[in-house]
Amino acid sequence: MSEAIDLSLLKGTSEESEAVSATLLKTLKTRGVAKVKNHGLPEDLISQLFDYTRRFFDLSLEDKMTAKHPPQANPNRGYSFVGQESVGSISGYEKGLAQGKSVRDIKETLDIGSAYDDLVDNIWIADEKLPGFRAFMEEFYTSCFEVELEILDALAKALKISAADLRALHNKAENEFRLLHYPAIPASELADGSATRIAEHTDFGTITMLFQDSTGGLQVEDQTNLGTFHGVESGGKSEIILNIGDSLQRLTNDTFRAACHRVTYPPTVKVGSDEMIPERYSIAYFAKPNRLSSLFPLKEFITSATPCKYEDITAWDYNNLRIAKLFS
Ligand SMILES: O=C(O)CCC(=O)C(=O)O
Ligand SMILES: [Fe+2]
Repeated sequence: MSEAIDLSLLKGTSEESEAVSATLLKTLKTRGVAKVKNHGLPEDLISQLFDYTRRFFDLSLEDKMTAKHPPQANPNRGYSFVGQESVGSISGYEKGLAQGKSVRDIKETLDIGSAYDDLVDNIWIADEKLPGFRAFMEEFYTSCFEVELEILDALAKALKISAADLRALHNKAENEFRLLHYPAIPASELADGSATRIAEHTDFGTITMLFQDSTGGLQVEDQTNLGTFHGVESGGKSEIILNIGDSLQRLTNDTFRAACHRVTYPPTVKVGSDEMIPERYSIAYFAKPNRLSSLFPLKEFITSATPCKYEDITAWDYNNLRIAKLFS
């Protein structure tokens, strides 16, 4: 995996900004993910993010269930216990495969949205169970939104499309933010392939900003050699891992492909051994276009050589189409 890209260069000279935007675009297109550093979120804030995440999942199941995710997909908010959601049901979706394999995910999650969302409310545990948790997460969400906009500007620059238009498509911050905990399990639980940590999938939004601890196990499909997955090692908690989601694939008429990724054995544990796989924490911020905006490919990407590949659909309808399968 290549070096982390220094996003502070976006604020440098116009040559520096252009060069770093082009590198970001190329890395995402070829590797499927790009690691970025100096993105504006301080390291101690990210340490606090992991600390709150760990403390949330350390609560008793009973306490976590006071903020439980509904049994159906919508609203996609609240705590999902191990086994509630399996991403395997949507594996292969973006490749046009009829249905995914039935692989169980061994993970627990908390889904959060914008504190200012006028359609969907967040589902929180009572503040006294984990004082400061809600306020921290609400604020962190806003900080991620600021970074998201900078990244969108960089992508617009490299794609030679209007940054103002791309921002306008995302200005409502109707995004999703997910805390994930993969409990420690014996490797034997993954041995027959019927369970994994998170099954192969693409994300649905525009771009995902992922924070991972140092456990390892995240793998992404090589965009220049489909079918081959590479490990995405941690370069420290403060690095953000970026990947493209389905919505940007649609908007760019496949100029960008959403990269398939999954989490499985970390490199330290031998496949099929009877070792324990250590627990793992990660946090994903899924930047999404405004719900009512169209995912019809942008005009710049429809040419006689690249005819339009997608039907018109709103971001909200598309999102619901995808998440409906997760909880079924
Ligand atoms: O845990 C990870 O590193 C990846 C999580 C992920 O891909 C997701 O929640 O969509
Ligand atoms: Fe994902």
